[in-house]
Amino acid sequence: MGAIETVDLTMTYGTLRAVDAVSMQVAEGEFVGVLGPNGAGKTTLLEMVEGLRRPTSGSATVLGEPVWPRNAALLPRIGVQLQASSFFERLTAREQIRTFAALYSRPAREADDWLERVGLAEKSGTRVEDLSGGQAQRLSIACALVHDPDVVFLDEPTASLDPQARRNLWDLLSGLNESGRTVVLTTHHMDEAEALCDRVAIMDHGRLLEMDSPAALVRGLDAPARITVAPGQIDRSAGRALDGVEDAEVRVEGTVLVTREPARVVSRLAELDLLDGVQVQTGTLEDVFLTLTGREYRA
Ligand SMILES: Nc1ncnc2c1ncn2[C@@H]1O[C@H](COP(=O)(O)OP(=O)(O)OP(=O)(O)O)[C@@H](O)[C@H]1O
Repeated sequence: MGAIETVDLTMTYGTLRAVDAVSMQVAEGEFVGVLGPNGAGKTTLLEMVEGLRRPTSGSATVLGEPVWPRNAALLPRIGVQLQASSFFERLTAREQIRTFAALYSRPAREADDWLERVGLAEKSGTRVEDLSGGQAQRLSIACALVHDPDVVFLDEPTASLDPQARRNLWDLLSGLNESGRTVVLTTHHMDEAEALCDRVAIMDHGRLLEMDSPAALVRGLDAPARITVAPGQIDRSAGRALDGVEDAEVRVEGTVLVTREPARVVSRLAELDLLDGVQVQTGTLEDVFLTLTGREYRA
């Protein structure tokens, strides 16, 4: 049984197709990222899959159960990151998460462990409205996880986190996934999707354009690699004359050689004793987005 399946899932607002006939399958234990620019439809898609919004048409199942009409049997099995604005007012961080734990008959000790895991132990006595944006975000994630759900949905979980907290959350989510949980997150950040996800769903204007592993998406591009040789080592014409090089350009960071045969060019550079400081850059998910949409990706 799959963790998630959607068939032609659609949400329209007037003439706007916010989510346009999205069909996808997510296997149990997968880590999936939904990636796309502002307004692509990521949140709306997730909210329909979570059973929070009624689709205009199409259907979704989670763990084999239809999500709409709202399915109470699913609630203990899924974790949904709250918007910080939906906290219980005037509670401290500890009271907040203990309340969530109690709703699912989980002991207070587990709630306190979760505060520790998201780095909020020392803020446990602070009222939720006095937490910083990043702290509130981490608390909302802990509240989504405290009942140990099988499928976890997170909407831009790292949006207001500093780099260290972002890394910590990556580790936490990877750990959850390694222990068998299915994780679905939305993100604007290509690097985040590349680092964490088994597969990435690329959305734009409500449509699901592609869904595959980051490596397969990049491989499918047929984009050339860029090999940068340290400055002053080789000029443009000598670079262009190398076997396998399609183009060369001198930049501040060095001479950039464009090639579809990076292995051949690197071995030629080795023969010329020019390997010191060489950097090889293959395609990225940004190139995939550009190829799919004809537009540069702007997070
Ligand atoms: N309740 C609503 N009424 C009308 N339009 C809406 C509503 N909710 C969302 N939209 C529109 O649907 C589109 C998709 O919005 P959505 O929030 O799903 O995008 P997103 O990819 O999550 O964007 P972001 O990255 O900015 O969060 C947007 O054009 C948005 O303005």
